[in-house]
Amino acid sequence: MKYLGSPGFDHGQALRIGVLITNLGTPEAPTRQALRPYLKQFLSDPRVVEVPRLLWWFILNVIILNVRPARSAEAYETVWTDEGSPLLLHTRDQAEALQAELRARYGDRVIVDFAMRYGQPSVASKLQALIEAGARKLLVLPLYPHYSGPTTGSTFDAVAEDFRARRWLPDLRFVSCYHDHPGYIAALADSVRAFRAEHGSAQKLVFSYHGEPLRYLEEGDPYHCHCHKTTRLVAEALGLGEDEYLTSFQSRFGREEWLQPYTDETLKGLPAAGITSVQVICPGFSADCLETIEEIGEENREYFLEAGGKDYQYIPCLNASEAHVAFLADLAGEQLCGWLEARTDPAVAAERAAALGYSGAA
Ligand SMILES: C=CC1=C(C)c2cc3[nH]c(cc4nc(cc5[nH]c(cc1n2)c(C)c5CCC(=O)O)C(CCC(=O)O)=C4C)c(C)c3C=C
Ligand SMILES: [Fe+2]
Ligand SMILES: [Fe+2]
Repeated sequence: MKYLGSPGFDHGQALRIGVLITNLGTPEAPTRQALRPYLKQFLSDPRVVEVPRLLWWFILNVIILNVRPARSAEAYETVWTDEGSPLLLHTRDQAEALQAELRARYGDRVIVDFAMRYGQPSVASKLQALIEAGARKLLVLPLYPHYSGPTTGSTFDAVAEDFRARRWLPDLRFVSCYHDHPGYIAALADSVRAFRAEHGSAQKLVFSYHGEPLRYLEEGDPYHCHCHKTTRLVAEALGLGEDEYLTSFQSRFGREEWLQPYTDETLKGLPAAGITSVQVICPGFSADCLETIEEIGEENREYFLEAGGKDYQYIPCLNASEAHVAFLADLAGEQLCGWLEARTDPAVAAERAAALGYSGAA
């Protein structure tokens, strides 16, 4: 094994703190050709699909990758913007805004960038860039509020895989979840209040989270529990009664049972139970993407209206809003604690170094 060195390192280089925010990833274009490699990388990850490898290799390569890319491309086409994928653009905006916020709070020592777990820009390429820029301390902040193996766990795998090949590892901190962080709950509750101040209220607030196979919950994944806790805390913050909100799970994939109740079936059933106005919020997504814009904003709207619903509104994700970025800066700040304060004044450091008879920054 030949480990990757640090050829550009120089002993006078300022030591910096890198903050890498990450999200899931997105194809390069809304086309079948671009969807194929993206879905192949994504769905080959054993954290995402926990099925015996040989069997899954066959199902993925012989069936899914021949059918799904065209279908997914059509869906992506409906959300694609002139500048590209909404998820990518929001994540880039979040990184830029977080960089500005952290610079205002802590100065130039903290450098922020973003990466995608699948597709581009890759985790490995951005780790390399941060390390080359002098980051010897690294905070990885996956923008998944709720821990799950397929998302947060898999992001850690990507970092670990990169580290396995490196000779000199930086200090590492990794945020595994923030589903019950008071700042995150307040940002969500405020976004509902602001939306309702502008558009009025609804009979039900539907908290719709991306699903995962029920099996993962049974085998110890805390995701389901984290989602319910977010719902409960936001409902409490808003003072909602038990009959004014519900939790459901969307984006099923494959044939096995996923977390229930399913968002689409729930919305189809509400009008018959006398609920004809809903507002849907997706707190598991920190940025609007295919699964929120198309699946919740369009597809599920149709289901609800076709079933007799009258009023359907989607409350956008926190995206790069001021409140979200301020919360992310607080969250990062909590993690950076000790790294920032511990920095010794350069004049004091030089004095101590001289007293000990050495010089140099590294
Ligand atoms: C195959 C199983 C899947 C699991 C488990 C899963 C979990 C999971 N995913 C997210 C967040 C996102 N998923 C997105 C898209 C997406 N997800 C799956 C499959 C699983 N997700 C597929 C096949 C796709 C691709 C889209 C499609 O073909 O329908 C996205 C959107 C990406 C975008 O570019 O907009 C996000 C975000 C979470 C939080 C999660 C947790 C359990
Ligand atoms: Fe997903
Ligand atoms: Fe979907």
